[in-house]
Amino acid sequence: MTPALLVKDLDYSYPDGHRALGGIDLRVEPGERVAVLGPNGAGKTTLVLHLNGVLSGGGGHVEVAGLAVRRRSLPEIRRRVGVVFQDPDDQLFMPTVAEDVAFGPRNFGVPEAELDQRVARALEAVGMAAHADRSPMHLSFGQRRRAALATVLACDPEILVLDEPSSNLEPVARRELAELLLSLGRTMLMVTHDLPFALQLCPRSVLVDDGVVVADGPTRELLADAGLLAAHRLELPWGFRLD
Ligand SMILES: Nc1ncnc2c1ncn2[C@@H]1O[C@H](COP(=O)(O)OP(=O)(O)OP(=O)(O)O)[C@@H](O)[C@H]1O
Repeated sequence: MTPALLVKDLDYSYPDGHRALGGIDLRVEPGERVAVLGPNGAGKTTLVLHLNGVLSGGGGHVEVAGLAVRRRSLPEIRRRVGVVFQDPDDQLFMPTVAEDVAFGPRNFGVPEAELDQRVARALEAVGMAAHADRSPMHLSFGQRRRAALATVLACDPEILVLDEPSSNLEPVARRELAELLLSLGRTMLMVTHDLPFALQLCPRSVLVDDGVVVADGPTRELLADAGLLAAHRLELPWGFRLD
């Protein structure tokens, strides 16, 4: 079966010479939901930015749905993989939320007659329908995160990549987000520091530290390994029980 995501020996140093990835290997099958765990500075965001070609030029190989991530394949890659960035302000730049959500599907050629419905559905899904005509600049951070997710959902990508989707969300919004993501039935790769969220959503986790994969397996098994968590500065919330 063609993997949804294939990363082979990915190596990347930023222009200042800092080596962020030192040979990452990762294979995600269609339909899998995989969490990427790891301490601050481990290289998780750097990895994510390679999956839709925002970063490139290092060593190794990245494929999305069998298609190598290269400059000429980027339009097709970005149609297939939707990335929700850590900072929603990287994703919101139009005068209103609705225009931001319409931007992606319009670019991908969705007919105007279908656009309003797509936008409404995406905003409804993230609980932001009431804010459609507001300026993204006037939204709270948690609202901007939800609007940014709507911009990606509206494009209906077959693979979703989310960088810390649950951060800064109130508990109800976090639960609703978990329910929404589970209901989508998409292949998902999710960077998160929220270990209970990873456990709830992702049967499999990959632990990245210092630019390499140090563990890969069932989320429950990784989280039950106290020594592994401690060695990589990960910690379950106080009082959280795995059973
Ligand atoms: N633009 C940049 N220029 C130079 N170094 C960078 C740049 N962006 C990130 N880095 C470095 O690359 C390494 C990996 O960063 P990255 O953002 O991928 O980590 P992360 O695992 O996503 O961390 P966090 O959990 O804090 O978001 C870090 O040491 C970071 O300091």
